[in-house]
Amino acid sequence: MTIHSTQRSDDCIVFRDAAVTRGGRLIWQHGDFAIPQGSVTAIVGTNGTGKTTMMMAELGLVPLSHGSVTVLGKPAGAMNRQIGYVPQSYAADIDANLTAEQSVLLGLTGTRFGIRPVTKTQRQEAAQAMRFVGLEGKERYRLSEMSGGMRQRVAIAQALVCRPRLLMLDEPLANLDLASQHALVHVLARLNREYGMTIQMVAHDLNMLLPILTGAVYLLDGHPHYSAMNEVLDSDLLTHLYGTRVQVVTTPQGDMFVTPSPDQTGDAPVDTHTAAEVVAFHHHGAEAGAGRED
Ligand SMILES: Nc1ncnc2c1ncn2[C@@H]1O[C@H](COP(=O)(O)OP(=O)(O)OP(=O)(O)O)[C@@H](O)[C@H]1O
Repeated sequence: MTIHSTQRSDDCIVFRDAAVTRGGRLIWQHGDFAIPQGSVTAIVGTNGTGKTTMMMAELGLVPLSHGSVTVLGKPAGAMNRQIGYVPQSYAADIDANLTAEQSVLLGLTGTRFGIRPVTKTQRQEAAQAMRFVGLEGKERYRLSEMSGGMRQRVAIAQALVCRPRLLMLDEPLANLDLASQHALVHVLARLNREYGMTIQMVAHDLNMLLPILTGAVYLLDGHPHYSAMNEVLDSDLLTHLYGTRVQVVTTPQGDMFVTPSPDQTGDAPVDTHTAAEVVAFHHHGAEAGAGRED
């Protein structure tokens, strides 16, 4: 007897033969996978393959043309109050005159034009979220006075303030310097480890995230696939995925990273970091306890 695949209680995001069409064009189809609760996954794929569209579909903001997407046990969109979302263009879209605290409070009040006064409890929750991302004492800074890395932390604190079970981030490492990337990965590692938060992010650069990733959704040939990390870290798969020859290198410490093949270094780089930077990061990440082993 055939038993149709059912959702397990420890699944967070479940795609069943899902497809999306935008502007009359099929973006991807046959999405059929389940991402477990407590996982840290990257959505990877070349430009325009539909990574942001996938998050939009999970939030119920883009309709499916086929199949279903279930998030936290309910149809996409129904559980959005338990999802923290950090969009790619957060810094560009938000009013730069807002203070960091006002921005974070938006995660609770929804709109800065709302007439509801902010309660003491809400301020305390905002303070706690800001402390978690290392913005203590910066409450009154205006976004216009903050660096890109600090604004990114404000965006994450805003997403965290409603205590989500699932945190979704669209290219959180883009435009951050190495130290800011490292700090952000550390925050994500703590959220996952200390609160069991499921995390999903769109990412072009896998290397900084490798210490915390448990799996990846990769958009390839018009289909989204999900695999555990050890299966994703395959040179042939990644070469196909990135459209340029890459190799997976293992350091003497056992850390892995993805790099262009030596004979392809003239191609568009897969990663903007040098191998030395990545190795140093991984070493440091392991010392900081950001790895998955513990
Ligand atoms: N509102 C829209 N209406 C119609 N088509 C759209 C819309 N938004 C995006 N698209 C198209 O959907 C496709 C996937 O876009 P999406 O932004 O999801 O890709 P992506 O993988 O996130 O890209 P990138 O890596 O460049 O951020 C693209 O071809 C894009 O042109």
